[in-house]
Amino acid sequence: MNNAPLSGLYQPSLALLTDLYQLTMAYGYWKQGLHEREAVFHLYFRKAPFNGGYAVAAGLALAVDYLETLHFSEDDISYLASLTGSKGGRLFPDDFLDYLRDLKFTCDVDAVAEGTVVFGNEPLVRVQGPLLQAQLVETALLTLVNFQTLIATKAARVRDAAGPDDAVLEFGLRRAQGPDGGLGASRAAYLGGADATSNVLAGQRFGIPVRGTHAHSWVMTFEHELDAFRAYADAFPDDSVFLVDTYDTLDGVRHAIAVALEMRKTGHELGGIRLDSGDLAYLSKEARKLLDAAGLPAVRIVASNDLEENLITSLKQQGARIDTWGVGTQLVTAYNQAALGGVYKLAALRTADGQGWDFTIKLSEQQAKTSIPGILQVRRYLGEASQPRADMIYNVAAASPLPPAPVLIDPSDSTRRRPVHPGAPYRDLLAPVLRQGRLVQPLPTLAESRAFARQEVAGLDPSIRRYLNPHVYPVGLEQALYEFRTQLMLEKRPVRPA
Ligand SMILES: Nc1ncnc2c1ncn2[C@@H]1O[C@H](COP(=O)(O)OP(=O)(O)OP(=O)(O)O)[C@@H](O)[C@H]1O
Ligand SMILES: O=P(O)(O)OC[C@H]1O[C@H](OP(=O)(O)OP(=O)(O)O)[C@H](O)[C@@H]1O
Ligand SMILES: O=C(O)c1cccnc1
Ligand SMILES: [Mg+2]
Repeated sequence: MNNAPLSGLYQPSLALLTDLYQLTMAYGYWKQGLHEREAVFHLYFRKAPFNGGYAVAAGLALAVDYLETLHFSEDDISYLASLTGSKGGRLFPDDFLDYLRDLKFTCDVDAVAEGTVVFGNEPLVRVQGPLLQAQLVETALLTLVNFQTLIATKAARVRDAAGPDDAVLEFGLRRAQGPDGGLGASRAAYLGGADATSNVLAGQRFGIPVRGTHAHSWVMTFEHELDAFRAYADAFPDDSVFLVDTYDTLDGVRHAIAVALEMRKTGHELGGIRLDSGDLAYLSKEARKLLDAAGLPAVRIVASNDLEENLITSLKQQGARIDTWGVGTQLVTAYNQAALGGVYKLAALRTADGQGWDFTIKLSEQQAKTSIPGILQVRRYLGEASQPRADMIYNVAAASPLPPAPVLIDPSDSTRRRPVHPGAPYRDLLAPVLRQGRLVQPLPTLAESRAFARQEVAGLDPSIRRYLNPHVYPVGLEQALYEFRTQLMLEKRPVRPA
């Protein structure tokens, strides 16, 4: 079930999961006979989320699922036929709807693998193919990749704070932005580094391990806390984690110990206790002492309650003895940054004679927001132990080949230049995913992408991983691309007398 579609949640086809303007443009291109013109779009964000130094790319498998199954059902076509404009006439004529009825996605897609560490301005997905199709998929690709990347990045930060040995459980569904937000967040949180989720539907859909403890209401249902723990142990003799803070936390720990020792007599071991309020550093240290003194060193201490990466870091610094972190609201809602600002921009169009390319640019008042023309690839130069050193964005369709020692230019400050050592090792991040709309090879499983993400984040210098004012990882435009972009900007910008 890995990477199974989100699409089945509401309806079989997601062709209408788009902004109306994609469809009005599609009709316009078709009417002008431009729909088959070959186009190239890139999906990228400009700034890493959470004021962080990096992001973890995610969502590709969901995007591929959407693209491979893209079709307009009869219901979709009837709905589009029912749409009218301001004068009451049909928005889309029948001959265009006949065209849509037969439409299949036949573009080429190159993308960065899920779990890859990425930075601002780097294309995560490149779509090349008929203009109408490549444009049509903008909104769905963005909603899938933006949210998945945002939550996978948050999860990677939480994982980094928890460290390699602690468990991170994602508990967010009740506070997520609706069912689809919850389901998507559980997937991305696992990809970014969570070990398991409490979300059972996500377990079924995506093959994520499901885990959990019990609620305060369980304890409140029984006359005494001891009875509640005994009853839970009776139901799950080998899978019990007791929530100990319903009344008095340290009394709760003592009750958990009493029941754990009873369990031991029948050949079972208590899995853990959970702390969900109060001073988690103090209480976890006291709980650890009590558990250890009772001969229960293997009983784990789970903590929850508005946790996120900074709080986890602080608790660790305070010497908290927590070994499992239950993280909900802050993770699945990306609480401190609601959205990743990924965009999808046209970068090249076939010339009318079909022989060459017209590279396109979107100007902006801020130079940093001006798009990058070309058919782009990202080359990651590696240092010792394959640690990423700098990334270069370059145009694979440039007039001249890359020089043996390229120069990287910071797109927002052209005085910052970095020559690359000739022969420096590198890897190119975008790899073929779809050719003519068909998968070139199976995608990694979700568990494989998760393992890759952990390896990627662990391979980054700590200065780039830190939360406060992280070091800026160098990303530059290859010199010829930088100069070409500047020339296009000059050509397109109107000259106004002072
Ligand atoms: N040692 C600590 N250092 C810093 N923050 C902590 C520490 N222990 C707990 N916190 C955080 O302080 C916040 C408030 O804790 P508090 O116990 O008041 O929670 P609460 O939500 O009011 O709990 P409840 O409503 O269940 O009693 C929570 O976000 C919690 O994660
Ligand atoms: O705090 P989060 O990171 O979102 O983790 C999930 C929270 O959900 C549960 O309780 P809930 O918040 O529903 O009730 P409570 O605050 O009274 O425990 C659980 O006990 C956690 O506190
Ligand atoms: O299993 C748990 O402990 C759990 C699940 C969801 C939210 N809070 C806690
Ligand atoms: Mg709570």
